[in-house]
Amino acid sequence: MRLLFRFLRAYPRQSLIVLVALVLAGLVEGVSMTALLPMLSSVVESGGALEMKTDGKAAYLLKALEWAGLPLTLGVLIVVLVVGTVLRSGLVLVAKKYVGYTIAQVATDLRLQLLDALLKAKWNFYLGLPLGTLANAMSTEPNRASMAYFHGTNMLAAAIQAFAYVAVAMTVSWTATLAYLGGAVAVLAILQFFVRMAKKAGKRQTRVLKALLRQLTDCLQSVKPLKAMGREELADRVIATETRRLNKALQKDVLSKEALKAVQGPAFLGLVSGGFYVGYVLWHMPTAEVMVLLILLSRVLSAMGRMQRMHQNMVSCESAYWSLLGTIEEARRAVEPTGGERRPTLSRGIALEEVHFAYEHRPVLQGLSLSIPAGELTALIGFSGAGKTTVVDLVTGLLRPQSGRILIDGVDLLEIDLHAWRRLIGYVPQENLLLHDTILTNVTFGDPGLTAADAEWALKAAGAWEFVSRLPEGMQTVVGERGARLSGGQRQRIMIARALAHRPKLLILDEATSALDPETQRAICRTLQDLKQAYALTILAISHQPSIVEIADRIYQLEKGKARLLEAPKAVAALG
Ligand SMILES: Nc1ncnc2c1ncn2[C@@H]1O[C@H](COP(=O)(O)OP(=O)(O)OP(=O)(O)O)[C@@H](O)[C@H]1O
Repeated sequence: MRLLFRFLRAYPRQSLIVLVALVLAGLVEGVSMTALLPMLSSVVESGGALEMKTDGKAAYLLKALEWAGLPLTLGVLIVVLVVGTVLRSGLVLVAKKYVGYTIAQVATDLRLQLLDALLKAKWNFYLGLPLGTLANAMSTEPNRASMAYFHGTNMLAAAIQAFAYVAVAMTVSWTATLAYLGGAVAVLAILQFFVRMAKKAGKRQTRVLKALLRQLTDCLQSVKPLKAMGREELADRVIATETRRLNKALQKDVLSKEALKAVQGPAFLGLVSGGFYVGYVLWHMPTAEVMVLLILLSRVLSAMGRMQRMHQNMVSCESAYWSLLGTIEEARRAVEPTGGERRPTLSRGIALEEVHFAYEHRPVLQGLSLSIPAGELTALIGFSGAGKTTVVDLVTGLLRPQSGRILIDGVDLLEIDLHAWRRLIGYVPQENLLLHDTILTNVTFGDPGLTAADAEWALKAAGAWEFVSRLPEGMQTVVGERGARLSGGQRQRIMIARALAHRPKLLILDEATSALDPETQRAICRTLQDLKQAYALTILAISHQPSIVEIADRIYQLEKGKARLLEAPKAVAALG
């Protein structure tokens, strides 16, 4: 119910239209149904003489017809019944149309909210969140959550309809209606067991789907080593286990729904028969009244039954909504500060002063100081795990030091507009992060501000143009999943081209040439020197390659959380 109120608050206009249309449909149906009693009375009680008594029970309609100057004939009542039914169907259609639009809107809004929260979240947030959880939050959860809205509004529709029928039935016999309602509520209360069962199965589905997508993305990312080492069955085992769990949850979900439907039928039939017996045999009610009451009350039951089934469908989907909302809120709590207002420049250089940084109380940098002069190439070397990538993440503002300062042209990074600072950076990460798209899109990242000529320039600068121009489709070649159709060195050169395409002021290379042969490395180094001179490019390179270290203007070795300035020969010697 909390979910339904949330939806009604989030989509007030659409929900109001839906509710008004449904209430009107209920009213129209109720009014048209009152035509039944005089019809039946005239046939049953007057022996087919078609007498309409305006003083009988539920005779408001007849009075209204009389007032409107219409003849009280069977034909008019049939027309009222037919027009009422058609009008009701039209109104229900209007309501359903808005429900349909709103379902699509709910799913779209949830996806956009998630995307917005994710893109604004701190880097640290991503480190703790499995990719599969995000994939699930983006794909399956919004659909299930929006279906909860669909079932919720259908539940309301059924409730309104039930209410309209009850109101009409009350005008025929309020005692019989109340007695009957009591029986119906008792039956529904017993059947709530199946609703709880569906809720549990829905929660389980949400949990298992999350785990399944997490396992699936992990396994797909490692499919090559798994296949190469003949260990596919390991992935198969993990994913198959989750799939079986999902299967069980789905079985329970379907079972609870079918069981509810199956039990509702006979239970309601029992109520209707019992009602007939009590009304006709025990209470000696007139035949026409009993018949109309039975028609009305069986409609009440059918609406109440639908209401319970819709409630069941809603609760089976609702856990997806809460899970998705949890992810959105978690991402919002991890929002990245946008930094200060100052526009960044890079004419003098970057300095790290007495920087301390720890990952969850595990110190990595302990009073590190270093400077990266503008227009120069600064190399960072050090053993694996010394903290080189951490330094880069601090410079890009992805991480913040626990103490110490990062200065850009003497201004604290905290005072600088972080987004504008990052727009000045070209970054080549350690991991292979190519998109399953063309080389052109991989270089421009789909940025409409970059042209094919920019991409060609960047590919040439990265030493990639030679192999790209020889490909039959050139820059339009699709590189495959994470660039699987290219060699490791070719992938690295495309990533370097991507980092250069928007002509950054600071180029960061994190082991960016490790997969290249010495000749290509030297070619890239020559390009870096040219770029440095031609565009006053500042370069920060993490490298174990002597070729980069040889051309570096400054080399720092990271050790025990601190940076030590080295002479070039010493640095080359340190690399072994
Ligand atoms: N997100 C993280 N959470 C916890 N610890 C981390 C995290 N990232 C890195 N570390 C730890 O911090 C230390 C420094 O990591 P970092 O990646 O900066 O080292 P590195 O010098 O770049 O290593 P490599 O040369 O192997 O890439 C390592 O001990 C690593 O285990």
